[in-house]
Amino acid sequence: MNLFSNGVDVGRRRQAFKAALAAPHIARLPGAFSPLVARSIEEAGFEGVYVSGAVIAADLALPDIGLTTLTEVAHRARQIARVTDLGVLVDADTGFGEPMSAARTVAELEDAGVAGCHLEDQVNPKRCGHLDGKEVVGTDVMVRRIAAAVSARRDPNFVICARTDAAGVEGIDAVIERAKAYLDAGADMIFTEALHSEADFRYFRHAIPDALLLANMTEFGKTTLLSADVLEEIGYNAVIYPVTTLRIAMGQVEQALAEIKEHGTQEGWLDRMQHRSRLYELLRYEDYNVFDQHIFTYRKGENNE
Ligand SMILES: C[C@](O)(C(=O)O)[C@H](CC(=O)O)C(=O)O
Ligand SMILES: [Mg+2]
Repeated sequence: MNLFSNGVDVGRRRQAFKAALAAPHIARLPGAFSPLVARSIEEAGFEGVYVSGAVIAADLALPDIGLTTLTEVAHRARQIARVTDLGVLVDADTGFGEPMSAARTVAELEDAGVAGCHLEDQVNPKRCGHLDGKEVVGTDVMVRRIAAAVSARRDPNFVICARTDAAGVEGIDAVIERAKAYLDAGADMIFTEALHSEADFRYFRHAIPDALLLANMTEFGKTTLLSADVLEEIGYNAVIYPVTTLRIAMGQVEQALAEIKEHGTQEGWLDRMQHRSRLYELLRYEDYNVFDQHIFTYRKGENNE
């Protein structure tokens, strides 16, 4: 029983994650806004965990415009990777600078125990891929970013995914050319950001028949939400739900706060809350008795519940 570290060594987790990407079934990666959420994702039976840059920023009450640092992102990624045996894919934005920084980013994220990261072809400062007015760097610059990232990698199973934000800027055919160049530079997977329709996804898959492809099913953005089954049928290998758990939680937090303010009690919310007993299960609280028999004293039904 590993209470403070992974049960599975990082090399094996990366191997399993890469195998899940290559498997006939699409790998579904919900975003974890905290280590505890990563535990829920694992227990729910998903193939991997995503760590979103937008969520790390939002958690700090910051917009997603490249204000967070490599140190902050690697720290959060490490905290999340430590509590799950699933592979963790991390949003590394633009690599926090130019090619040399992208190389350092990969080294840091490997040390953080994650299974891979994605680097995007936006300029610094970047913005959410689903907003207008994005700018991208030239293909040559992004190729250097990817090549630098690949050169810094020590574990060949660490996945380096190239994200292209160029669809909204240059059109889908230009994106296809970029994807080919990024694959030639050593990228293991392509993240096609902000495609609009199912037809776009099909068109892209058709043009790039062999590479691993990742779809972003973020809400309220430019992309029509497609189910995992549809994406799998199109031939995508992975799908992220990057901000979903945060949006759900914050939606509930805001509604509950308004009600508590109005009625002076949270009583009406009890059956929508995670129960104390479920929280303790997720925390594996009882297992800490291995250190001291008197640590876990909770018994369901003996309290106000
Ligand atoms: C995937 C993403 O890069 C993220 O940081 O989670 C965001 C998600 C979002 O803002 O909805 C993006 O698509 O740019
Ligand atoms: Mg992001």
